[in-house]
Amino acid sequence: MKAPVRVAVTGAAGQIGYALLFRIAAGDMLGPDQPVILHLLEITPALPALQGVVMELNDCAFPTLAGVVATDDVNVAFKDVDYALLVGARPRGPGMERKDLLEANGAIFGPQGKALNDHAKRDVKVLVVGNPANTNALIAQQNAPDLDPKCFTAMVRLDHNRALSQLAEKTGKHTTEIKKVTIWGNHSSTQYPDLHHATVDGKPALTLVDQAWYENDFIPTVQQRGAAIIKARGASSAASAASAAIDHMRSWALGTEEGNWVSMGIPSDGSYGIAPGVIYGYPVTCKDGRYTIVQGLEIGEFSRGRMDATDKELREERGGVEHLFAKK
Ligand SMILES: NC(=O)c1ccc[n+]([C@@H]2O[C@H](COP(=O)([O-])OP(=O)(O)OC[C@H]3O[C@@H](n4cnc5c(N)ncnc54)[C@H](O)[C@@H]3O)[C@@H](O)[C@H]2O)c1
Ligand SMILES: O=C(O)C[C@H](O)C(=O)O
Repeated sequence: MKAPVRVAVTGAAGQIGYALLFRIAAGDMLGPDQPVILHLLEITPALPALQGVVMELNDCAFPTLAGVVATDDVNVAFKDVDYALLVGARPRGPGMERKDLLEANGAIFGPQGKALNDHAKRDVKVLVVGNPANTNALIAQQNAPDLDPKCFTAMVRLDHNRALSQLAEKTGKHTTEIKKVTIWGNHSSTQYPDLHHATVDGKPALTLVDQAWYENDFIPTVQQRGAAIIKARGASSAASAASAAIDHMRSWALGTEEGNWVSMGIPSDGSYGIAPGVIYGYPVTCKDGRYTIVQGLEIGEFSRGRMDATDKELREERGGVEHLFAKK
């Protein structure tokens, strides 16, 4: 067994929290040889419910759970953490877009960014799940001037996994036979799920499906999947969101497989003509705890328009929250 690492999860008594904590504690995120100390943050009224979750965590007697800190103090929650999963935020209801949450949720991420800045490990890996995830990640990052901006990422892995699942169903193959799918841009209905570089069982995906299905069925289904789940369940996705969060962190920490990539919302460095600074979904490979944007992909006209549209939405969201950034 390695020395324990500290993993913070905010919104720990919420529905994603309940699907997430037990899997992190069981070693699904960082491996069966990596003990974790969980740091669980909640708002004060949710502390009794959180205590119940802590009792259940302890009752699992996980070999990889080395301790639990449960608190409503953000400075305690982020003290010395190696990983931070920022989940705590209000979910949208039927008929809402995720950016409608910016007002309510944006205020959470400034103080959390500052607390990470003041207390977390200098190489902390931060994943923002709370919506609108990309712009909340930007707010947190802009309140953490002493941390590397690349520490802050947002989750588009759920969209990536949804794309794998749709394409697997259509082609009659397993998701494990699908490589090089990309989610470009925002975790919103403007995201662009791109199959131009994807392969299924070694064959180019777009030679196996027709263009009309790709354009009129696949893309809107992936873009609208969150809303479809809210309609069906009466609550937003939780177990699949938790699973994607685990996938995102595991890829980042332990690396991506040879010959494949994953999608992560990361600070744009201007690659592929995207506005520098926005937290944009890119295809990335990961090694030694670092992510690298896949370069040199050919971008046709079809993709260009869609990549620019989601970039524009992110720039507009940024314009609306700049007052929440720390003064330089
Ligand atoms: N990025 C994605 O792919 C994705 C997927 C699913 C859900 N989400 C988002 O994740 C967020 C959480 O969803 P959920 O279903 O778990 O919601 P939930 O309402 O069940 O749980 C949220 C929890 O966060 C807590 N919380 C609120 N403010 C907090 C704060 N300042 N600090 C700590 N905790 C706080 C609440 O008390 C609650 O327990 C929502 O914004 C939802 O839209 C994102
Ligand atoms: O769609 C939502 O509001 C929840 C989440 O972002 C999702 O994609 O399932």
